[in-house]
Amino acid sequence: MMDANGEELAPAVRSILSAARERAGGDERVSVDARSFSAALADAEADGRVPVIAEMKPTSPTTEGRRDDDPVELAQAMVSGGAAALSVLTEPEHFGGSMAALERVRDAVDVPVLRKDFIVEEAQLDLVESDLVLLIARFVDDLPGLVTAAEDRGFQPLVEVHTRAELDRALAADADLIGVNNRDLGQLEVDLDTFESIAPHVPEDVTLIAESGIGSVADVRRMREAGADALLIGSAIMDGDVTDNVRQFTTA
Ligand SMILES: O=C(O)c1ccccc1NCC(=O)[C@H](O)[C@H](O)COP(=O)(O)O
Repeated sequence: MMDANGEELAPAVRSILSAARERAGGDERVSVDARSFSAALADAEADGRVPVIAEMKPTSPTTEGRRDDDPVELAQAMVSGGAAALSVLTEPEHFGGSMAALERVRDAVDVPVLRKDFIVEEAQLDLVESDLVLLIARFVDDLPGLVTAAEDRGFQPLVEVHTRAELDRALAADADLIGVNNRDLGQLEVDLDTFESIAPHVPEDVTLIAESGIGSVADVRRMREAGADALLIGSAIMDGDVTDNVRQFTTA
């Protein structure tokens, strides 16, 4: 199976994408009164916290084992550690996520919540409300159409890229929130050089997020020095005490 660029994918990602292409959409169009992500980043900066989007990822194709903590307890622990926003996996088969977990988390905290999933069709936006929604450039054919569809529903779309060509597609789609994923979904290899090589080409007025592979205070500083306005961190937060883990990154 190929992605939107006609490139080969790792077997786990092929399986994720084929499940995503089969997933039904929602019956009714959602309309979201979203919490402002830019305000959450400004609040974090004003408090001297590094803006971190803490990701609730029960499992993944590159994680050993699974964490089945109560999502609300996890969310509260992440916010206690200073997370500016949360990311909740809603993909069920490969990441152990659910729409119900996202709904419960969003009801329980005040910070913006990102829906982390593999959305390939407009109707899949209508499955659950969130403040931000991830759109992965590599998997979406009509990126401008899906960005507009998300914005029309009130979501703040975060467009994820991994290459310069995908960045150009995100900019052509007028994305103003862009995440550079250090994980190559073709091979599942992580390399923080990815962010460093793409960040200089991102216009100043775009909010830029470094995603994946951030596992230490040194990594946080490295991504911030390379221009990250915020960091999306999952595995390193889910491994051990969540509040302590988030705090070490937000105070880096
Ligand atoms: O995390 C995975 O194993 C994975 C495998 C296949 C496709 C996507 C995958 N992750 C999605 C993500 O973008 C990450 O969950 C997110 O950026 C956080 O990454 P990390 O801090 O490295 O857990």
